[in-house]
Amino acid sequence: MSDATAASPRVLVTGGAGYIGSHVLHALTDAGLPAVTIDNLSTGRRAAVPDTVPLVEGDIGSADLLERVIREHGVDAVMHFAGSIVVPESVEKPLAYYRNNTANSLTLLDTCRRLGIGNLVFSSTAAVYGAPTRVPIDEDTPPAPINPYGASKLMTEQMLRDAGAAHGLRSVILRYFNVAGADPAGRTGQATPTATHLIKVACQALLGRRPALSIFGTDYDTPDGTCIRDYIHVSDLADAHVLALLHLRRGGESLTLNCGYGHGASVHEVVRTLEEVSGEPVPATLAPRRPGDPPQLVAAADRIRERLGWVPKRDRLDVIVRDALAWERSLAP
Ligand SMILES: NC(=O)c1ccc[n+]([C@@H]2O[C@H](COP(=O)([O-])OP(=O)(O)OC[C@H]3O[C@@H](n4cnc5c(N)ncnc54)[C@H](O)[C@@H]3O)[C@@H](O)[C@H]2O)c1
Ligand SMILES: O=c1ccn([C@@H]2O[C@H](COP(=O)(O)OP(=O)(O)O[C@H]3O[C@H](CO)[C@H](O)[C@H](O)[C@H]3O)[C@@H](O)[C@H]2O)c(=O)[nH]1
Repeated sequence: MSDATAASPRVLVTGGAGYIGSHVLHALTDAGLPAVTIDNLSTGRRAAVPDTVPLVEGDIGSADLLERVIREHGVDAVMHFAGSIVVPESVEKPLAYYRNNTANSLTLLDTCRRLGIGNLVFSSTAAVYGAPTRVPIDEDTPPAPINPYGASKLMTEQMLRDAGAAHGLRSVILRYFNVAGADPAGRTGQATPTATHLIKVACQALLGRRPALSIFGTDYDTPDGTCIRDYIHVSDLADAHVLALLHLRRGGESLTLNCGYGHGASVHEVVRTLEEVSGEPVPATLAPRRPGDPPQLVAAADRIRERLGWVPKRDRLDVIVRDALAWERSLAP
């Protein structure tokens, strides 16, 4: 018997074995919403996928695979996480990023159009805003990406808007700010050992799994000289995805929404918070600025609360770093 005969439609989650996708699979499962995932395991891990969710190992660049999974599993909606995410790598290999993030998204959208799938939640990024001069950044700020990663995601946003107008494909585009932390129940977390994100790297340094954290730039025009970011707990972000899916299934209109808390923390504040939470020092060295880092990225975060009724539960830096550290400790060194 195929899953298509099951009572409730399934959501296809691309990239569900990755960091954010796996948290969303757990949130969907917790909410009793059936899902299936396609992942090529290029950076994802099989163990991150909940046991109850079928994992189809394969590449979303294959229209045949997408069509087979959508038909066999009775899919009515898609959440699209699969992609390449490392900004400096996107500068070195731009065409690989346009292929995996833009061309493969085109294949996915076209498959949705052909099969009449009308609901899509898309993982976009604050990187579409580039280096804005004013914070907080609202969704009407003209996008101006400064690297191929941001540009590759913005192109998918544009395809979604055009496909929405022409083919009735409704979408919720979620522009994530700085995603961090881990599932409070310890079921999944950021598991890529070479990840470059601040909180992950700081936890690794604290546990002796990296020699030290480099603090990139202490001469920015910010109160303590280090960059400011809007860190959002990955489980709050996962909840926003569930709400976005329910919005689309109710027939709600297409939306573009920032995902952040609306306030920022500096690199020094993050390090200090981790030291307070752990009671241990973070080995850190002061380093030059990392090219391409805007001094401040903070979301204007009202729209997502108004439009989806999202109420974050973990809007505290100490909770974010506590959960990130607990996850890091659980990983084999
Ligand atoms: N992590 C962040 O801070 C952040 C911020 C903004 C936006 N995003 C977006 O969120 C999404 C998920 O990011 P993440 O941090 O979970 O990254 P991740 O690398 O952990 O997850 C990506 C997943 O997609 C899979 N994948 C990649 N290309 C694929 C393909 N062609 N076919 C099938 N599977 C493929 C990988 O194996 C992995 O499991 C990405 O689209 C990313 O651009 C992430
Ligand atoms: O080892 C490190 C890593 C980071 N930082 C600093 O910490 C801040 C945050 O850096 P991250 O690498 O954690 O995150 P970014 O702000 O560079 O970018 C992330 O958030 C963006 C949106 O805000 C995009 O979504 C992007 O994909 C995602 O990687 C930056 O000031 C960075 O210079 C350090 O000092 N040392």
